[in-house]
Amino acid sequence: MSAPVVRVAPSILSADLLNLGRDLEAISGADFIHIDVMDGHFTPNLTFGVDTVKACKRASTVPLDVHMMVTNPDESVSWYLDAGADMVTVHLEAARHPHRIVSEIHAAGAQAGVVLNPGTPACALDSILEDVDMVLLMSVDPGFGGQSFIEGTIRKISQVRSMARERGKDLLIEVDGGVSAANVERVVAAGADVIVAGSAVFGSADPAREVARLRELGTPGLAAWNA
Ligand SMILES: O=C(CO)[C@@H](O)[C@H](O)COP(=O)(O)O
Ligand SMILES: [Co+2]
Repeated sequence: MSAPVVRVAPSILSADLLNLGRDLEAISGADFIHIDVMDGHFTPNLTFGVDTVKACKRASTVPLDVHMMVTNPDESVSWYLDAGADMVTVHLEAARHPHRIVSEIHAAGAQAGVVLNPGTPACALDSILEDVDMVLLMSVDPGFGGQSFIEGTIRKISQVRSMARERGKDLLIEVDGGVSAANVERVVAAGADVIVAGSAVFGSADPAREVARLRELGTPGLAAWNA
């Protein structure tokens, strides 16, 4: 069996939208394409919708990780499943019926995750942890790329990894916001195994190399909890 490696999910929020095809090609070695769907209500910003997800599906074979930052995702999750999302994550702060959404995602053959904002405690996961494939922990308040990593996230990552361990749950923990070469090893050592990186990847002169570098720098951190 090959050793586990950190999965890297570049966020196209920081891509060059006028050259999105070129940027998707540059990250063809990534593990996921992270697509930040924002509705201007749940977040102060308005970004991508279903058509962007469809366009990414046509342009790339990398699995699509759709991060829904929308009010009432219950109403719109099916659009993203139809558009080709491979992983869909919804905020617990926004979902009316999170278990129902997770079931809908699974019924469509996709993977399901729930997201916590920095201000939402890990215990909010108590009744849904067993039902999801991934927990996404925001390490910035959602809305924009290029923000600074909130340090308290490190403790929350460890808490969620412990919760999963105690329950014997095989869980992906993804961390989103302000992750870069400077902190990726610490983030992973705390218990994460998927990292989102927007500005770190697309702000670099060589996005393909940056994906590989983040994976390389983060992977040693897996040993801390993934024995
Ligand atoms: O969901 C979000 C922001 O709300 C993120 O996915 C950002 O796009 C991450 O950008 P960086 O902090 O890595 O620049
Ligand atoms: Co995101």
